[in-house]
Parts: sequence; structure tokens; C-alpha cells
Amino acid sequence: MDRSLTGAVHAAALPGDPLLVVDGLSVHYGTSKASKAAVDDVSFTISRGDRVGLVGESGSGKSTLASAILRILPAAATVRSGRIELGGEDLLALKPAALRSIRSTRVARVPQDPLGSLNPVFTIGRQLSDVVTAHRRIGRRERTTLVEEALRQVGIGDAAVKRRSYPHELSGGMRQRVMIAMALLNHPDLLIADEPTTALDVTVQAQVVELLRERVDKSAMTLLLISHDIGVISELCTKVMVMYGGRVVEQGAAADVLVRPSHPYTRSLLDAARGKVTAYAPDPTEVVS
Ligand SMILES: Nc1ncnc2c1ncn2[C@@H]1O[C@H](COP(=O)(O)OP(=O)(O)OP(=O)(O)O)[C@@H](O)[C@H]1O
Repeated sequence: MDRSLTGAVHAAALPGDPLLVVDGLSVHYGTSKASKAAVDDVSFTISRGDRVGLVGESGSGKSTLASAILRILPAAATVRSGRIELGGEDLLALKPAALRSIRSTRVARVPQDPLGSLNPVFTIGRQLSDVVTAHRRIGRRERTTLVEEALRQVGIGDAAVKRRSYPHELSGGMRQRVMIAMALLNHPDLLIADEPTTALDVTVQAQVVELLRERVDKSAMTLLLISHDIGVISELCTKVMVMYGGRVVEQGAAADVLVRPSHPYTRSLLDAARGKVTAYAPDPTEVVS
């Protein structure tokens, strides 16, 4: 049984059940009625166990969409219309306390920039520990065990020593491993990774992709992965959504979208990934869905 934030009791959720439902979502920056939507009437469903890759050129609205789901939109942004439901819970209606309670237990994020997301004045052990105690009352020794185990699970072997490190004492790859450990600590239903390898050295990128794959496999986690890198998407994802100009122009199984794209924008994106330059200019009569 699963108790929702409103206290309703649901039957245990199964793989394949809808987890995240986004319906008619539009997000604008600025208050002007004439402002262009950064996310424009977007609808999709992510089912439990899906691994969805969200691709699209810079400015297509990927991060705005992720921020809307996580309820971390900047002050300049407004949701003009639509619904976002996670496990049946209306995320846009949640009050701050309820929001705090779903963060990290229902939905968690691996950010692009781990250094900017970690607090420079606390050790990583303290920051991991705070994530655990935000949702559970547990003793100090058990907390330390959990933190060290979480660090070991992301390939940080000397966890008893490393948990005493400050963020600046770790390499970029290590910091991203810490962020992944932090995101997974409370076993969220949905993991949103926003360009998790973009800020890393090329050699470290492959290790972090492998780590993400292993952790997601082990926990059968539902993943929404935002990436410019079609290679990373094809390695990790079973489904793909393509955004262009704030809209989802194509979505489907990765094996279809990445091999037989039906939208011309997806074709040009895949060409670009293969080093072939083909310009995409939207046909005004083209219907985007
Ligand atoms: N804080 C902001 N204030 C005003 N406009 C913004 C802000 N953040 C994003 N935008 C605009 O919203 C649109 C979507 O941007 P968004 O960052 O969501 O795209 P993206 O696909 O994630 O791009 P990138 O891959 O470069 O991160 C763009 O036109 C962008 O200029």
C-alpha cells in the first residue's frame, strides 16, 4: 500500500503504471501576455520503469520543463496552464511542506553543475546525512552507515574518509558521483538528470553514464534524462522525447525515434550528432504534437 500526501491509500504501484502525467503544460518567462512560451502546451506520460531521454537544441525548453516538474522554476517563470501529476498527486497544487516531503522521496534530481548544487561549507557526509534526516528519524551510527553505503554504491570506495571531504576537495567526477548518491538516498520514484555529464571531462563522462546505468538498473528506477548527447540518450534510455521551440515534436521508443525519426527536426538533430550538418527550418504548415 502507498499513502499519498493527501492521505489517500493506493494499491501498490506496478511497473508500467503511469507515474508522471504532464497535460497541456505551458510555461512563460515574464508577465507580458505577448511573451513566447518556453514550454508550449506539452503533454506526455512517463510510466514506472520507463527511461525517457529528453533531447532538443539549446533553448528548446528542456530545463524549463524539468524545473516545472521539480517545482524549482525561477521567479520570472509562470505556469500559464496545464497539470503535472506524480503518482496521482497534483504537483502544481502542493503547498511548500508537502513539496519538501516529496523531494528526494518521490522525485530527485541530478543537476548539471554539482559544485553549484553542493554547499561549500559543509562536508559531503553532512550534506548526505541532512538528506536522510529530512525525511526520517534515525540515529547517528545508522546515518553514518547509510551515508557510507550510499558513497560506496556510487563507486567511492574509501567512503569513511571521503565523507569528511568538502566539495572543493573532490574532482568534478567525484562530485557528480556524490550528487547521484544524494539523489538516490531516499529511493525516489522518479530521477530527473539534467545534463548530468555535460560539465565533466570526456573521460569521466563515460564513467558517470555507466554509473547511472548501473544504479538505475539495480533499483528499476524511472528516469527522465535531459541531454544534448544522443549517444548518452541511446545508451541509457528506452524512450525518447524531442523538444523544439517549447513543444514536444516527437516521442516514442528509442529504437524507433533514434533509428527512424518521423519529424524533420529529429532527423536534423540526429544528422548533427553524426557530424552531418543539415539545417532545420520549420514548415509553418507542419503540425507539432
Ligand atoms: N530565467 C530565464 N528568464 C528568461 N527566459 C528564460 C530563462 N530561462 C530560460 N529562458 C528561455 O526559455 C526558453 C527555454 O530555455 P531552456 O533553458 O528551458 O531550454 P533548454 O532546452 O534547457 O536549453 P539548454 O539546453 O541550453 O539548457 C529559451 O528561450 C530561454 O531563453
